[in-house]
Amino acid sequence: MILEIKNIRKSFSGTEVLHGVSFSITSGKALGFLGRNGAGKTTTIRILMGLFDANEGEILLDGKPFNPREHSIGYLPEERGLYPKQKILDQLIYFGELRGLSRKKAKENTLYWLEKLGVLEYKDKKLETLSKGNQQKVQIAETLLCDPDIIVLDEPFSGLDPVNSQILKDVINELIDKQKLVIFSSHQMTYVEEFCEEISLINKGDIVLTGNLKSIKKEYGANRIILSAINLNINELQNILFNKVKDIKILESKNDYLIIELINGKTKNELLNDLIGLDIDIEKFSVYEPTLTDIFVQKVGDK
Ligand SMILES: Nc1ncnc2c1ncn2[C@@H]1O[C@H](COP(=O)(O)OP(=O)(O)OP(=O)(O)O)[C@@H](O)[C@H]1O
Repeated sequence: MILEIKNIRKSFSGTEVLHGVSFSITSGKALGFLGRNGAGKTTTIRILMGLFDANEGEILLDGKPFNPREHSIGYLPEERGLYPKQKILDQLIYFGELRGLSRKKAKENTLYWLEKLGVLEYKDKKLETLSKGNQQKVQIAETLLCDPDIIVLDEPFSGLDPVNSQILKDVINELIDKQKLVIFSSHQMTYVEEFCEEISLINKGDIVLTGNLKSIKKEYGANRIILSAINLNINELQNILFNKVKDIKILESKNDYLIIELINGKTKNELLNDLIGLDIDIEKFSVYEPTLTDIFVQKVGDK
């Protein structure tokens, strides 16, 4: 399946907050939907879920107009929506039935997910009596209850400790392996890097970067080199480069290496020749791979 969001525009009281948002998601490849606070992620997701109407644009599933009511979608919203005073098992069965499962199947699926997420022991408790993280896991169970093909997760890791985060990571990876279409919105870049093959970055209502994460990282790191020497400490290396090597810019000096940018068309081999000519005993010489946080800050940080 391929879900295409095409040229979506949305205004609230005459102020446009989405200015023609377009990106696509394919089953079996999770998409990380990223952006600063107020960039337009939730609004885009709500339009996708049919909770808001767009002023312009269209959403297509495999080339046909997408109607969220005709599909099984698991949506974990930013604001959690279960009943605090109801017993967990009862309300999840209720939600399962509401979405078309038989009572038997709804109970079976509820028990499966509560067990998988490690909260089965609380099934007869009221939701409000659980800790924040355990309430979060119940909400995730509710999201996955009907075996949805399209899964939209807004900050699913919030409130989870490292052990529970690992359980959820395994669950998400299983969903991806099962060819589900997964949209993952989060400010926690390390999670995005772990399982999103694709990303879309939205800034002030415009998509400013979208595509395959590996290719984006390559592109961002293309002219940057990590360098260290055996016979020189970082300060000595930095001084020699500054005084003797042309067409490079020292971007950052870390504890044990430098990050250098090649400028004016200088190639890696030319730099390597310079280093050999200067009798620098190279320890590290590799293409710099930026983290997603580096890319995010460069692209949408305050300049
Ligand atoms: N119902 C609404 N009425 C008026 N303005 C709204 C409404 N919902 C969102 N907005 C505005 O639209 C813009 C985008 O908000 P949105 O909630 O989509 O951002 P977001 O990227 O999800 O942010 P965050 O990361 O903080 O959750 C903001 O300027 C917000 O104030």
